[in-house]
Amino acid sequence: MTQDVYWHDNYITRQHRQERNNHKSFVLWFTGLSGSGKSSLANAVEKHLFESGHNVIVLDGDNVRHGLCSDLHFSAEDRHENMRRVGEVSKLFVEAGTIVLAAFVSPYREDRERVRSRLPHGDFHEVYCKCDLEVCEERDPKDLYARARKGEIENFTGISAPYEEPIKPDIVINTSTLTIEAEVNVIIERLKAKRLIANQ
Ligand SMILES: Nc1ncnc2c1ncn2[C@@H]1O[C@H](COP(=O)(O)OS(=O)(=O)O)[C@@H](OP(=O)(O)O)[C@H]1O
Ligand SMILES: Nc1ncnc2c1ncn2[C@@H]1O[C@H](COP(=O)(O)OP(=O)(O)O)[C@@H](O)[C@H]1O
Repeated sequence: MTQDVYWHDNYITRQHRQERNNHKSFVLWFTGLSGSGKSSLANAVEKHLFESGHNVIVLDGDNVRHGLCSDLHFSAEDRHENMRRVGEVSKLFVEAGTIVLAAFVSPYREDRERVRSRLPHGDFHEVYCKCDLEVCEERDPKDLYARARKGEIENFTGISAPYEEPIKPDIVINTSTLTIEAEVNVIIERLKAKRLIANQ
């Protein structure tokens, strides 16, 4: 409820923070099936950006669900709420001048678009980690697909819950054909081309 609650404008703005950091802040939103490589890729991009002097943070579904979203499960309703909270947290980090790498299955287009719409125009960039279900299932790093197939996990994305592919993602990474290093390069080059990071 925002009734009876008033917005305060602060003297120090995002602009001040970006100027001091010497780079822009924005959100790269990694979406894809479990096992498609979101976390591995977001972590590798974070390392690259951090080492080149950027303020950057990864928000990862598995980790956020241990704290901020520990009350949520995997029904469509809980996933909507997960996206809403993470979208708001991403917005705060962007306001603080930090580059956010959000790695969430985020299976519903509408939820991803809602996050985009809550951020200032041009701040949300969808990265589709495109990987066939068969490959994700073959990787199965956490044994989740095997358990979902046995019926031990309900509402499992790709098996018993939907994944809605992005229609016009900002960046597509084929994580079953590239190496992680090559994927990082593609992303960094795209960020430079979009003038989100400097062409160093
Ligand atoms: N039912 C079901 N469906 C999908 N994923 C499941 C499920 N149960 C547990 N897990 C584990 O939770 C991670 C996904 O959490 P997210 O917060 O990214 O999911 S969502 O965006 O709210 O859909 C996901 O992490 P990743 O494998 O990194 O994608 C899984 O480890
Ligand atoms: N090119 C690649 N890109 C990303 N992950 C890869 C790639 N090749 C193999 N993998 C492996 O696939 C698995 C993906 O797991 P993870 O990064 O946790 O995905 P997600 O976060 O989407 O569940 C990891 O074990 C990773 O080492």
